[in-house]
Amino acid sequence: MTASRTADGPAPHGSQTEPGSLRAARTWERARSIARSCAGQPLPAVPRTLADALGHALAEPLVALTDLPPFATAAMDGWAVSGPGPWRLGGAGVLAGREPGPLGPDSAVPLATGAPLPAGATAVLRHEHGAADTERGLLHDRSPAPVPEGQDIRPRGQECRSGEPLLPAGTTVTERVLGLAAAAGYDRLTVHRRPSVELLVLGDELLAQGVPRGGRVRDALGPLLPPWLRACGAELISHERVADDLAALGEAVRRSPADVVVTTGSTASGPVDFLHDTLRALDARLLVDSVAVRPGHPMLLAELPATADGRARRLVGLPGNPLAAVAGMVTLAEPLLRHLGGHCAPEPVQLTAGSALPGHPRDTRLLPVFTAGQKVTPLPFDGPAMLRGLALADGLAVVPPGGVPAGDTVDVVELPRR
Ligand SMILES: Nc1nc2c(c(=O)[nH]1)N[C@H]1C(S)=C(S)[C@@H](COP(=O)(O)OP(=O)(O)OC[C@H]3O[C@@H](n4cnc5c(N)ncnc54)[C@H](O)[C@@H]3O)O[C@H]1N2
Ligand code: MOO
Repeated sequence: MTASRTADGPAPHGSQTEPGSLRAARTWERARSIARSCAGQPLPAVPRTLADALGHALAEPLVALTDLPPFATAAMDGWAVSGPGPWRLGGAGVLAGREPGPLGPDSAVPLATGAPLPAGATAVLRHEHGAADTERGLLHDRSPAPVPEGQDIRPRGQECRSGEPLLPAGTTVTERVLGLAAAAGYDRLTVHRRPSVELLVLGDELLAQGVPRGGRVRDALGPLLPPWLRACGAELISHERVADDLAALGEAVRRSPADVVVTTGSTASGPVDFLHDTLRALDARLLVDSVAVRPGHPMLLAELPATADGRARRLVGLPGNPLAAVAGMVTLAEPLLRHLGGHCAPEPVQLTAGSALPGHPRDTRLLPVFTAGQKVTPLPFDGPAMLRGLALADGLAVVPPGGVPAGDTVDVVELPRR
């Protein structure tokens, strides 16, 4: 069935109409580009503590608030020495976190890795390379070669200078970014608000536990999608099962406060596929109503009426077949969510087909592949209702109509990793 309003009328170049359907399919590339551009500007910038910033995108470049290291430090446990040696041994050692006094000429003082270097020190003699003569109060150099000036000293500003840009805006805040931000002096980061997402899983045939029975199957998307949505930078505010019922679906979508409602199932034209009817009843605007991609062609993207306070809302309809739903994730949900959250969008990487990659005669095909070096190999069990190939895959090859011969390059969308 068709929904009442589409964003722009006739089928665009390169698209086709499904047999038995009046929908104008978008090309895969065009569908991704609409998903990105319909987001408009990323969500507003907000301050967050480091712990709360994880998974957001930086709204401003990360600029060093200090030199790193902030002062010259010892790179090894041993002695700070002044001159070529032997040295007069000083008394109290320098620990990391302490401010040392100056070191006189031809003197040495014990110090720990990370300790600030005393003024006047010319090098660090490693513990294993020094012989302390405590009776005479002398330190001798037993290094394999004479210790050059600057040996095992980390100079101030070796990694960066205060004010130097370290990471661009749009960088996803990972645990590694948190470490760098803390080292560079940050207590809070300015990040984009994360898009809120409500996940509505449709299908009365779905079981929440146990083995399939009585004509019913397990809900595979309920466990699969939430971590994936979070990996796209979303804040999952609700995850619900909704009955195959027009009124129930309409009510769930209408009252959702989420920036993006993600539904699974009900995109096609079965007796209880109510998504298009629901969108029509809500006067939603269809931006993408099926895509020339296999699996997943009934996927859709719609603009819902805004919230009472004027916030835009979108809906991504993922098909029910699990691999088709994954295709909808990478085609529509991921570009939309990443753009709303202000994340730099990862583009497909170009790799080489290790063997022939079978294609669809007219549509793009998303094929689960395994990567070894620069080569990708297709995985078996790649049907729309199957997850066995996907579970082993590290990417989805974007196979153009007709397929890709062995040895040719192919775009690959990388899958989230743990
Ligand atoms: N006459 C036509 N029929 C269908 C077409 C078509 O063009 N014409 N397209 C087919 C394609 S392609 C797909 S994909 C599906 C999409 O169907 P829906 O989005 O309406 O999804 P459902 O009918 O609800 O379910 C389809 C299939 O997937 C199973 N399913 C649903 N949700 C889950 C879940 N969370 N976990 C595991 N499995 C799930 C469901 O039981 C069905 O087997 O339509 C085709 N039909
Ligand atoms: O989108 Mo469907 O059968 O291609 O899964």
